[in-house]
This record gives sequence, structure tokens and C-alpha cells, in this order.
Amino acid sequence: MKIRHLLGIVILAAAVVPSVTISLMLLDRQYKATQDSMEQELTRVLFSMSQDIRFKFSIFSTNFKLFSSERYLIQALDSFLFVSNAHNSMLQFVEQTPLVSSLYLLDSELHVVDEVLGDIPSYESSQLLSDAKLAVASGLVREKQQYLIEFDNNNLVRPSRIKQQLNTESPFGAAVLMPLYFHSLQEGLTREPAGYILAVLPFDVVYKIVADNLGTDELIEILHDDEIIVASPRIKFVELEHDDLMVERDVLPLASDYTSNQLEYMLQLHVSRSARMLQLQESMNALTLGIAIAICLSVLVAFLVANWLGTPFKQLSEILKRFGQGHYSSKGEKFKFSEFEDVRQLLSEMGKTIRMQLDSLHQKNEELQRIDDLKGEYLTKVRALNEQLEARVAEKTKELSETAAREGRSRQILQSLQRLSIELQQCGEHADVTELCLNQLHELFDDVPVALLIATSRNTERQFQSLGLMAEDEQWLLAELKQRIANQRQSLPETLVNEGKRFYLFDLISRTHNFLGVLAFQLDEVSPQERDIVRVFAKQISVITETIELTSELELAARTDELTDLPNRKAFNESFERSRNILERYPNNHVGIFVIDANGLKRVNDQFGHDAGDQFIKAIVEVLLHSCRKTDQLFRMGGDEFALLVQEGTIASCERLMARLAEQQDQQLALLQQDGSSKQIPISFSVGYASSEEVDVSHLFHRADERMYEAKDTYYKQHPIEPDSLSKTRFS
Ligand SMILES: Nc1nc2c(ncn2[C@@H]2O[C@H](COP(=O)(O)OP(=O)(O)OP(=O)(O)O)[C@@H](O)[C@H]2O)c(=O)[nH]1
Repeated sequence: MKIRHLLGIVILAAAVVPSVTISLMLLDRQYKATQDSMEQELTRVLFSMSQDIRFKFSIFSTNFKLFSSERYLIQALDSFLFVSNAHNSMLQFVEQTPLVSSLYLLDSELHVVDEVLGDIPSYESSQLLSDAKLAVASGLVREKQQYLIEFDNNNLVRPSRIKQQLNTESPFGAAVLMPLYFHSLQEGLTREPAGYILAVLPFDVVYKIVADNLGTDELIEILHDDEIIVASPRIKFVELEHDDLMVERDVLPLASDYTSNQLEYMLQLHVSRSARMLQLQESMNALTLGIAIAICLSVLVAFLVANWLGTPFKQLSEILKRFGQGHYSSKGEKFKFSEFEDVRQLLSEMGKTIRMQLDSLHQKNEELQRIDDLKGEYLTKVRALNEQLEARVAEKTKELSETAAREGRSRQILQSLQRLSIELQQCGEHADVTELCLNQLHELFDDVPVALLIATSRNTERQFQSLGLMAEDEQWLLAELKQRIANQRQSLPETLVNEGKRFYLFDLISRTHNFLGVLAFQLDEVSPQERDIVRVFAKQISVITETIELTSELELAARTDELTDLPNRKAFNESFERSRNILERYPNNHVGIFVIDANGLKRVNDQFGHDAGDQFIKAIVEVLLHSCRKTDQLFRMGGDEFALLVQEGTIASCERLMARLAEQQDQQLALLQQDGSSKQIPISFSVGYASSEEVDVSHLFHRADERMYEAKDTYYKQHPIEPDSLSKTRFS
């Protein structure tokens, strides 16, 4: 907002607001005062009208009393000769009394004797006569007292002198009845009136008293019991046209000192408010015009003052604007206000200072620009150098990360190999080796499907396991390997392909160049490094497979008799221990032990040589194996002694085996003698057995051994040995 405009508004407000406020207050006060005075004036006017009527009625009443003493009236009642005189008097009274329209001279029966401006037939037939008779009969009409009777009869109030002027045509009127007496001497005594004088007062005439004084905007009504008796003729139209009438009421009693009763009416004055307020409106219009002129003048003055005051502001604003745009010169006309002039001079000083500073800044800026250009050149060089450095760093980083990756991979492989070799040491079975190797390789080569087949010379079952291979690929690979191993044992291809899937094969070869098995990877391609790693693993697996193989062979040899291939005493002890453990857990099971010793081995050795002795031992083994069941285990305990471990060896089953062995005794074995001839010798052996059903298991072998010796004794008793041969046999 501009300060000029603000100044204009302030000045305008300061000039207009008080004047408008004061004017409005004055108008309001004037309006209220006018309304109050109007109401007071109405009250006053109404009161004066009421007073006027009462005063005029009072004059009439006084005159009427005086007139009732007129002797012609009494005389006319007494003699018709005086009627004309009375008539003249009555006519004179009517003419002199404006309120009265007609007069009736009545006899004691209230019948008309004479009348002035009256209408006898109307009177005779009117309610007025009845009301008058009733009043007389009731004693309401008293001597020297006027009695007022209200009536409503159009004929009685017409023709009227005044009516023609008024055009009111009210049928209402008041009749004043006064008794007349013959002699005044009879005053004070009770006597009957000789007649009556009746004056008719039309309300039109009463209205006339006030109508002359009514203003053009004033209307009057006379009411009796809220019924309009007489009213201004215009009142009907006014009521229809205007709804802004002001109404003032006052009671109008019709009575005097000479009346015995009074009639009470209501005088109602109507005034048009708008007509009354017209003046006020005119003054208000004048005032409004005055205010409007004052406002216009105020606006003009405000504009001129604001312009006068605002011009320096505008000039100052322009100087400041130019100052803001960089034009620091503030030369020009001097300001009319000293404060503004001070500001202008201050700005001029500031402009000089700023110009000096700007010049200095400009110089510095040029220097800075030069430095900046140099800096730009250096920066370009530094950036190029930096880029070279970054490239070299990236190259080195890449090399380092590759080396680190390689080292990490090598470390991982080494750790894996180390772990594998440690864990492999603990493996006693090919199955363990296979599983361990597969897991290790699968982990090392990021979940590549891998399979391992171990096919040693002794392992006829062939150990095959895979990890991550699909079932159909696994089946295909196993079948393919089996077939190829069977056909060309040591020359497997490097890869096999099945439905687009490539399998890399790595042979497992022992140190003695025996084929031990195959390691297979499902891979699209194998790098030379990976190939080397796998070969190391394959070597590791080969070594451990070979070790397991050799160990198992050694273990077997330790438990096998070389001559007969039967398990030896060591194997017997282990098997018997196992049987003992089973018996401890299952007491209802039974085991039987047979101890068998060849008869006459020494003699065979002696007679036929050691090889024949071996033959003899093998023949006994054959006989024994032929007699026992597959579940029975035969052991060579040493020399010519054997043990037979019988599972489920109850006494009964042992006896049956014993019988079968007995049947096999003395089969003939042909042995070659030193002279080249052969000789049949009997294959004989002594047997003793014991069953856990009868003997405690700890004494089982001992018991069987005892029985074997018993049987041997029996045998030798039956087959005594020749002395020379005996000496050779028993005591050699
Ligand atoms: N040929 C041969 N002889 C053996 C073998 N083991 C032990 N001998 C010999 O067998 C002979 C066993 O002698 P003995 O214990 O008297 O056997 P025997 O002659 O059958 O007499 P009894 O056992 O008492 O019935 C010994 O001379 C042993 O040297 C072997 O593996 N082969």
C-alpha cells in the first residue's frame, strides 16, 4: 500500500467520520424530539377540542334553562292563543343556539304542542318518545333539571341547517328534555309539570364545533361504546390509503350543572404520521445533503492533502528505487520537508561510499577472476592426473582383489582339503568316505551336483552316492559308469553327456595304479585350476580308499586261518563275545559250542608227510562244513582243533548236530604215500559240545572241551595206537 493512499484514507476518515457521526446523532435527536412534540401537540389539540364541546354544551345548557322560563311557553301550554308567541321565541332560540337543530314544545303527556324545524310524525313514532316517557315515569326528569336522552333517528336530525354544510349524515343525536311548570309560586311543593320543552342536538353539529379547527392532516371521530357516532367523511379513505395514522383518544362527557344525567362519548383524533414527519424528512434531507457535501469536500481536501504530503514520499521512493537499481546519484529538487532532505543527503553520501566500494570490489573481482582462471587450469591438470591415478588404483585394486580371491579360494581349498584329510582319517567305511567327500566337494564348488563311485577289487557291491543330482541323471550315470567299468576298466572318457548335461569324470587310482573308482561333476565347463583342485581331492580320496581297503584286508587276514580260510581263534573269541552279549540281553536265546579235535593227525604227518597232514585237516573242515548249517560258524582254533559256534543252540539242536557229525565219521581220504602208492585213511575226529541251556555261558567252552576229551579217550580206547606210532604221537 502506498503511503499517499494511506494518508488520504486517514485524513478522509478523520474528516468524515466525526461529521457523519454528529450529523446522525443530531438527526436522531431531532427525530425523537419531533415525535415527542407531535404526540404532545395531539394530546393538547384533543384536549382543547373536548373542552370546546363541553364549553359550548354548557352555554347551551345555561341558555336552555333560561329559555325554559319563557312565559310564552307556559302560556302556550295553557292556551293555544300563545302558541305563536311561543313559536317565535322557540325559533329565535334555535337560531341563536348553533348546537340545537330543532325544538319541540310538549304537553304533560309528551305530545307535541308546537315545534321548530322538527318533524312531528317522526317524533311521535320515535324511540325517543318512548325513552322520554320512560324517563318521566321513572322520575328521572326532575324540576329545573335537564335530562339527556340519546337517540338514533335519521328523521329527527333532518333537515338540519348544519348538515347540509357538513356532509356527515350521522343519524345520532342527543335530546335534552326540560319540564315546564305553570306558576313559580308553587315552587317547593310537589307538583306535576305542565309540559316539556325538548331540544334536539344532532352530533353532526357537535362534530362541527371541532371540525372547523381540524388541520388538513387531522381527522376526528366521536364514538359511543366503540361505535362510531360521527366521523370526518375523509376518514374511510384515509384509513384505506395510509397505515401510518397516529391515534389519540380522550373522554368526552356531555353534561352541565343543569343536567340530571350525562352522556359519555369518546373523542378520537387521527393524524397522518407521514404528513407530520414531512417537515422532519425535509430537514433530514437537507442535513443529508449537507453531510454529502461535507464528505465530498473532505474527500477533495483529503486528496489534496494526501497528494501534497505524498509527493515527497513518492520522490523519496523513486530515489530509493533508483538506489536499489544501482543509480546512486540523488541530485534533484530539494524536498520541502527537512527530514526527507536529510534522508536524501544521507542517501547521496551512501551512494558515494558504495561507488567507491564497488570500484574496489571490481578491482578485486578482476584479480579473483585471474586467480580463478589459473585455478581452472590447475584443476584441469589435477583432474587429469587424478583420473590417471584412479585408473591405476582401479587396475591395482582389481589385481589385488583377484589375487585376494585366488588366495581366498586357495585357502578355502586348503582348509577344505585339510578338513577332509582329518575327517577321512576317522572313516572306516567306504560309505563314510563317499558321503564326506561329496559334502565337501559340493560345498567347495558352490552346490555343483557331484557323484562318487568306489569300485575296488574286493568291493564287489560298488559304493555309489550322489549329491544334488536329479534322480534320472543319477540312475543314468550309475548305469553308464558300471557298464564302462565292466568293459574297459581303466580308460574312462573325460566327459559324459546326457541330454545336454555334461558330466566331468576323474579316476581314483591307487599308488599301485589300481583302479579304485570315479568322481563325477555335472558342469558345463571346468577350468584348468578347478581340474587341478579336483585331482588333488581325487588323489586324497584314492589314498584313503586304498588305506581302507588295505586295513580291511589286514584285519581279515588277522582273523583268518591261512590253510583252511576259516576264521581263527581271535575271530572265535570276538564272535563268542558277541554271542555272550546277545545272550545277556535276550536270556531266552541259546548258543551252543562244539569243540572238535582231529584224531591221528600226528600219525598222518609222520606217515604221509606234512602236506598230507594239511590235506587231512582240509578234509575234516569239509566234513564239518557239510554237517553244520549256514548260520553256524566254524573256527580253526589251532593245529587240529576246531570250534563250532551254533546260534539258537538248544540242547536238542546240539544233539541233532552231534548226530549228524557222528554220521560223517570215518569217511575215507586217499593219501599219496612216499613210494607213490595211495592209501585210504579214515577221517576221524573227537567232538564235545555244550549248550547255554544246560551250562552257564562262561563255562560253555570249557564244558565242551571236557566232553571232547572224554570222547577222545573213548576213541583211543577203541583204537589203541601202536607203540612206535604212539610214542611218536603222544610223547614226541
Ligand atoms: N601237517 C600239519 N601238521 C600239523 C599242523 N598243525 C599241527 N600239526 C601237527 O599235528 C600234530 C598234532 O599232534 P597231536 O596233538 O598228537 O594230534 P594227534 O596225533 O591227532 O593226537 P590227538 O590230538 O591226541 O588225537 C603235531 O605233530 C603238529 O606238529 C598243520 O597245520 N599241518
